[in-house]
Amino acid sequence: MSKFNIIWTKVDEAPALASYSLLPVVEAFTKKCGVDVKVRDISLAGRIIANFPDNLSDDQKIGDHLSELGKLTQDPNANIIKLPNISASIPQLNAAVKELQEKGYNIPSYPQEAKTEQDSKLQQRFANVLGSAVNPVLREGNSDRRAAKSVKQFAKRHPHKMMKPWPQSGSKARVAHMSEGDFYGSEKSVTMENNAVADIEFAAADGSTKVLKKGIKLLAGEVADTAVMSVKALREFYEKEMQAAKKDGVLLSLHLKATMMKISDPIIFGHCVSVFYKEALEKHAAALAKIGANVNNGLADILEKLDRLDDKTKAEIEADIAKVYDNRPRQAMVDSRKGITNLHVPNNIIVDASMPNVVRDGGRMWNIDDELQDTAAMIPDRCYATMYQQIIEDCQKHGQFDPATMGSVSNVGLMAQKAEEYGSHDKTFEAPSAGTIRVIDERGNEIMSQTVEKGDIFRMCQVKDAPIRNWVELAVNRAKAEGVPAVFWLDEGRAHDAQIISKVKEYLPLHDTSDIEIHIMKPQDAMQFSLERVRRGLDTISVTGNVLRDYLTDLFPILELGTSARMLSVVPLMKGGGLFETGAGGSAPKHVQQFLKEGHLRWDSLGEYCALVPSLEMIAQKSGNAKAKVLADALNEAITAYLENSKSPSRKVNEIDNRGSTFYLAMYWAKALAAQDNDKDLKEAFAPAAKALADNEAAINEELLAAQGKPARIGGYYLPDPKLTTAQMRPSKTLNKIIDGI
Ligand SMILES: NC(=O)C1=CN([C@@H]2O[C@H](COP(=O)(O)OP(=O)(O)OC[C@H]3O[C@@H](n4cnc5c(N)ncnc54)[C@H](OP(=O)(O)O)[C@@H]3O)[C@@H](O)[C@H]2O)C=CC1
Ligand SMILES: O=C(O)CCC(=O)C(=O)O
Ligand SMILES: [Mg+2]
Repeated sequence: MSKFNIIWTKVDEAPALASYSLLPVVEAFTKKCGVDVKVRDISLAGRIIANFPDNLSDDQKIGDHLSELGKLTQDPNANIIKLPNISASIPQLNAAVKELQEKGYNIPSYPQEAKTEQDSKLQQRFANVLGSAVNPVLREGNSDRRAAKSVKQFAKRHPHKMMKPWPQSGSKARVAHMSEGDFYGSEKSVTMENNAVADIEFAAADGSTKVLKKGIKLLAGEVADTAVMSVKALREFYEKEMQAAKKDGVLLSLHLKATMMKISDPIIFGHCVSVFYKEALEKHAAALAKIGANVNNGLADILEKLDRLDDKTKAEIEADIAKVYDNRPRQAMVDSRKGITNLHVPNNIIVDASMPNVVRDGGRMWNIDDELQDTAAMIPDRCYATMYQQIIEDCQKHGQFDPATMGSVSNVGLMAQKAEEYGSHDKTFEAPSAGTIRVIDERGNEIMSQTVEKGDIFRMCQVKDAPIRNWVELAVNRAKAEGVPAVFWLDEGRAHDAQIISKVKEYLPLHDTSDIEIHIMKPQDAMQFSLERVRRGLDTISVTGNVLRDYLTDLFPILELGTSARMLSVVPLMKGGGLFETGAGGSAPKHVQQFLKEGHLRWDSLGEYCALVPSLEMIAQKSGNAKAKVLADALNEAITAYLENSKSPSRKVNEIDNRGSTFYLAMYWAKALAAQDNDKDLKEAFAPAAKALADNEAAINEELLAAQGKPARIGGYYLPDPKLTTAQMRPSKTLNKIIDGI
């Protein structure tokens, strides 16, 4: 039986807090069917500690749980519940290291610049914890994300109220993208004929060469591509759009994925900061360089470091920055009350979650006066920007979507074996000077090359053949199971997609597709096709690469269900195990701020509840543990009751929050177990708890609500104190006694 444990991941921010109340419930229930829940730490703090054990005491050390789980994904019995973790930008990493240092952990600071060999080595070590460092390790399978039937039905019956109308006429919202010089325009792609071991080499215009990356293994049948973002074209694009937004009186916003695309996107972000604040930053370039201010970390980094200057220079720079706003368009605000703009830090506006809000809010974002205003949303690269423009145009024509009637767009996403990890990893570089960046095989033959100017961003990416085959098969299976059309969002005009299209055309005939409808369309057309069906209440499956997987699995859930937290997010591992991700969104830092301020946690753990169902089902199916199946069925019933009785957390203090929601889930789960007749032991085991939970409903609610309305002390942000956090997240003695007594 020990082989059939569930791994529960310890993460950060809101889902980590939520686990403090949910995990004791899960453990109490699963132990009755002989399943242990083991916790493995993949939090940002945990990963930093695991990577820098050198100067830590034994009680401070944490093992490298991420690598351990990476290995586990190769085990056919792997059963991992993966909660969303922080993919840290540099400001987040700095903050986490600072907190650990203050707590007595002797961990080095992240070197902002690699001035010495030692700095470079440290930076390399930190690369293991920076950005999207967890998901690619665990995602050894493709992705199947959809709303469970019960969740979608519930959303239609009780439509969320977050949708704001689109102005009937005169909406000036738009997506602004480049028309040349971007990754889309420069992409080259090949399907490898033979295995190869490649290097990425930079050849400078003066003839000197430098190896940027050695020993990239490429397998026959693998698709490899390279692309370049021209920094000159990018900066011209920003300048043009800033002027256009100013002229048109719209807000300016930038939407990137600096956390996941951890090398390319902070640079793309930094150019936007430097173009926007050009007048001030160029005037004071020397002083700013001296204090190490880095535009890639956002305006916040510059403002903070001004303290290192004398008062007079500081005041002068601040005044010049303030002057910039007279000539530039108004910026979209992240927090207008605190004056935090879209260009403050690179991790505040993450495109997958930020663009759906633009659509939800009628093409608008918040301005400095705390009002919604039409926005020009800059998404520089055309690979994905165009499909967002399509949905904006659709709304401008047909108005806002109606969650009560709209159809669903689920997703089958290609991501196994680090497929299409664009810009996020070890094959993205900023060109040191003008020249050529070449990918060459071990015999020196050129596979691909790109011409670059100084500062251009070069990226290479890979997709292995086996994941593509698996993805096509998964798409066919989903289309059969749902009986709705599946659309491959692939653009013949894009080099990479053209290679993938020929593979899709090769692999589709390996399956019986006679009874299903399959299309291949470029993203704009696929969007239009899907939206037209959505408006008629019809469902469609989007079959996409990794990036569109990420974008669409926030976009449609946020429109349909109000949040991507309500998604079922399954990763059937290629070796046979299961990775069950919870929701499709992130770790909601805003929720933690509210919790710390007023003791109310509005995180909805529905994603966690939903993920546990297939996890238990997998155990039942693999081990013949019939009790696990009874537990899964009862949990399904409990989720339906949870939704029908509106027990999701409220957004407002002194109303039900995450802790109350988890109490109700436990009560409904116990009730369903007590009511079933398939397993007598479970019936008897849960009957007393079901009764006690129901009898004490009022008392428990009272105790849980009494914990709200005041600041919550948990002793840290990245590494909260377990005792303090437990006290905050389990404040009902009555509830604890019943759960611990099961
Ligand atoms: N899979 C992963 O591991 C992922 C991790 N991340 C990480 O998350 C952090 C924040 O990213 P960000 O893009 O701001 O996205 P978040 O998804 O954390 O937040 C966006 C908004 O989505 C809503 N939301 C998301 N999940 C829930 C939930 N369970 N219950 C209720 N509402 C929810 C909230 O909206 P509202 O406030 O309006 O209620 C929230 O403010 C980053 O550090 C990022 O790296 C991001 C994406 C995926
Ligand atoms: O890995 C990440 O940083 C984010 C992943 C994500 O947003 C997703 O998978 O939906
Ligand atoms: Mg996402």
